[in-house]
Amino acid sequence: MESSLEFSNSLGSVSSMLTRCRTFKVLVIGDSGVGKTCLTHRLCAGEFPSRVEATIGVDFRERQLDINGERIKLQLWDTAGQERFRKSMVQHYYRNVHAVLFIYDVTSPATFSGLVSWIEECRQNSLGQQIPRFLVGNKSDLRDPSRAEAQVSQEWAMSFSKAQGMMFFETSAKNSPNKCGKGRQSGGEVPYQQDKVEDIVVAVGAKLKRLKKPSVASAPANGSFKILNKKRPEKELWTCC
Ligand SMILES: Nc1nc2c(ncn2[C@@H]2O[C@H](COP(=O)(O)OP(=O)(O)OP(=O)(O)O)[C@@H](O)[C@H]2O)c(=O)[nH]1
Repeated sequence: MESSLEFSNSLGSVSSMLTRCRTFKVLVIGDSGVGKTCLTHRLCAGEFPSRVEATIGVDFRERQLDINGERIKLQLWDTAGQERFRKSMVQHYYRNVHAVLFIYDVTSPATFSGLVSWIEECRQNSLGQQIPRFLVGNKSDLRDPSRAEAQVSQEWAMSFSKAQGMMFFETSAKNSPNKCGKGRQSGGEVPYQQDKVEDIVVAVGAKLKRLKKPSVASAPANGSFKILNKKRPEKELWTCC
């Protein structure tokens, strides 16, 4: 017969299995003003923020997900797009990253061209194609068919994401788009991809869930960033959900 001590031990391990979950660090990068803060806010809080200011350093937001019966936690690092607000932070951004979201603004081709330097910065910090990477065109609610040539076409974005081995989404942090609608692009009516913000979070979660051994950066759930002087060994981290 099981002793009361054994019984309580097994109860303890069952309950800890139920409450612990894997945490994944997801870096969100892109030019200033593309909507990184709004998107991460929408991903985590489910709403478009009424007021936003330029991010200084980094903001953290968390989102828990249930993927096929496993509870995981995404720790989104909303990084500053402005060089002056990020330069002292860059090495911290890139430590122990599990996935990267590259964001551009579909109404601003300059932010799409800017992706090349974000990819290069990732490469310089040893984040290449071995890490799951996602390309997200934001502000799809501002697409204007009469100004198609002044916007980033989905054909460009799709072929770019394919060449870079990224999964592609186009969405709006502001207005939830109709999935896979038909729209007018480049003068003609063509089907184009419109994703809900929730589709992105589910795709990221599903991809990360398949990773065998996540390691995680130390960061608070929400709030400010502390710069650590001591180098700490990287370790696997399970946290309580
Ligand atoms: N219409 C529309 N506006 C958006 C959307 N996402 C963000 N915005 C607006 O774009 C502006 C910039 O948004 P932020 O989220 O602060 O951009 P950011 O990329 O975090 O900027 P930095 O912090 O400077 O790097 C704000 O005025 C937002 O209201 C969107 O999907 N649609």
